[in-house]
Amino acid sequence: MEEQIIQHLPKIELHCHLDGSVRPHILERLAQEQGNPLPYSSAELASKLTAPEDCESLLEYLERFDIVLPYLQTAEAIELISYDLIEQVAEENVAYIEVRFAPLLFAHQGLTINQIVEAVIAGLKRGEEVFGVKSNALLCGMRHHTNSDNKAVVEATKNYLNNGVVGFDIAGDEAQFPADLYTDLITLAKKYAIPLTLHAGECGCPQNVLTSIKLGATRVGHGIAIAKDDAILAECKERGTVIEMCPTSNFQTKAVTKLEDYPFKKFMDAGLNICINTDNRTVSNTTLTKEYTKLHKWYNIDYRCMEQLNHNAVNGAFISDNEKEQLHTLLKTAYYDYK
Ligand SMILES: O=c1[nH]cnc2c1ncn2[C@H]1C[C@H](O)[C@@H](CO)O1
Ligand SMILES: [Zn+2]
Repeated sequence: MEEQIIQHLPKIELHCHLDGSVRPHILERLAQEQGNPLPYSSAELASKLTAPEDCESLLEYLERFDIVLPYLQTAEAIELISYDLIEQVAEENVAYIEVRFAPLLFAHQGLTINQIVEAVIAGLKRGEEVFGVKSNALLCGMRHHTNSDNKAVVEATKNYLNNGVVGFDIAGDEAQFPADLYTDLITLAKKYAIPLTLHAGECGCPQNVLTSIKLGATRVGHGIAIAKDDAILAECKERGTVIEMCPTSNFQTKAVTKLEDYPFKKFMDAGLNICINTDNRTVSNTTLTKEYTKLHKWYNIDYRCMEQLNHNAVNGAFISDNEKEQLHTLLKTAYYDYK
């Protein structure tokens, strides 16, 4: 199996953070345009933006975002990184991507949530026009933000729903802030019929997954911890919950430490609807091609399995049945020759 073929085959991505996917040369361009020099040389920058091999926890992983966020406080910068993300994914034939970001992390210099959301949508649209990649945005509340700030993000999701934004997520440090703190917030999102994908089960706690799906999440970011709770795993299977796995990130954040503990096979064999994602292309120094190549090396997965993982992603995507049908057909046609 060749990496080149994996790169060429169409892929779907549901879990990719915009601010974790800013390429070093784009950040350098922003620093220069904004007259705010980076504290690192070009040679150092890529490694500073990437979570270290010996990263100890999700919290340490999240510190990488501190470097980039000061440069993402203008509409121009936000439009540019959104466009550039589409350019990146076009290079590996991603056919559809849901791009997530926390608007309030881009609001430190006075941009409103609406200006931020519109800048992302404009960049994604320009990307679609140039590269033909379809996309939608997901808005993230942050665990360490106040309830009223996070409510404002839910309101924005409602206002832009099906106009470039298709769902809501909660990101940040799950170890310190468990899912049940957000019951009211998630209930509000449900009241507005907002599709939910929530980070849960990344920090060893399967209960956060159960809380999230009971509150109405149809997708879960990472979900690794359900490997150690058969009842919650069975509940996810019963409900058809889509589990957005992010292999490289899962090792960096110490969601798992040993390959034999990584639950990819367990989840596949249990019949869970898993899909494969990058999480953060720059912070995890990865692409979807690299993630699938890793899975092939670790588990010897074949193209048929890769196709299935992509169909699972389509099934979980927050798009219409008609759009899903088109993506399923695209996958079937493209993978046909590789079975
Ligand atoms: O894997 C993750 N878990 C929890 N939070 C995350 C992860 N990757 C990125 N984030 C946070 C940091 C970003 O600033 C924020 C919004 O994209 O989401
Ligand atoms: Zn994530």
